[in-house]
Amino acid sequence: MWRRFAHLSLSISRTKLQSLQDPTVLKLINTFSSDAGNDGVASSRKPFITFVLGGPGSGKGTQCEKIASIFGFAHLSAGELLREEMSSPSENGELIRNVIKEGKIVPSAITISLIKRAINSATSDKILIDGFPRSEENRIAFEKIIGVEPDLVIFFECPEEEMVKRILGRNQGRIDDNMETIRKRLKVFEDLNMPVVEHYSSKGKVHKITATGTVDEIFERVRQVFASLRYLKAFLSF
Ligand SMILES: Nc1ncnc2c1ncn2[C@@H]1O[C@H](COP(=O)(O)OP(=O)(O)O)[C@@H](O)[C@H]1O
Ligand SMILES: Nc1ccn([C@@H]2O[C@H](COP(=O)(O)OP(=O)(O)O)[C@@H](O)[C@H]2O)c(=O)n1
Ligand SMILES: [Mg+2]
Repeated sequence: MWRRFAHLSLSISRTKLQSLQDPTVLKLINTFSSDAGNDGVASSRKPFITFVLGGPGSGKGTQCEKIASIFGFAHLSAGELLREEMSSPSENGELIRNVIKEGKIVPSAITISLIKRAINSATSDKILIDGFPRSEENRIAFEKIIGVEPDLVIFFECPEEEMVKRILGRNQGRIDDNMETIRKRLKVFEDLNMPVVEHYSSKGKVHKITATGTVDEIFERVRQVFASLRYLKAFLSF
């Protein structure tokens, strides 16, 4: 029934949606419209980029895994990429270890080169970048080097005491999951991460998600954001 309605209205929809001038809608059209024709080659499309932000322990990684499995996104975690680099025989290993231990931000050039490589080898053109950008310097460098802005920003809002409780229970053997480093990370979050959230909020790109409750309750809030995008995709691909 709905498909029939959508079918009838779709001859007009692409131009109408374009006329909305909504950057997310326009990007969805560009990313997904080749489903209905054009070259149809995934690698020639520009990826649809979602930044996933929130304080340490707010649940970014947990929710990204669910988004990736349900909505077919590639999940790139900046922190994971840095930890892998730190544990490999890389020339930057020692520097990364010291910065992470101090809860500070690794120089953008290093993080962005890892992200760029991961984007290039991702098997989906829908990308979640978890835990990046974490400072205005990160953000500006990404936009300059990669040459794009995110299409969407998800921000997990969580009280500090809940974040601390979750990190202390994480048990992944991380060098930064101790009370001394957590305090520093929370300060960096307020001082350096939040200006990035504010920047993208002023551009209307941020979906703020209340990150308290069970994993499933939070995912239900997240699901609604991505379901509306998927709905648009389906709408555009008729
Ligand atoms: N809603 C939740 N309630 C309780 N614990 C959670 C919830 N979401 C995630 N966790 C747990 O909290 C810890 C931090 O979550 P994680 O996804 O790693 O957060 P982040 O990537 O933002 O640091 C993990 O041990 C995770 O299993
Ligand atoms: N963009 C980024 C992301 C992480 N990092 C470093 O990596 C650490 C761990 O990041 P993470 O995203 O895995 O941490 P969580 O927020 O998931 O707990 C941060 O505290 C920073 O020291 C960084 O320097 N720059
Ligand atoms: Mg994480």
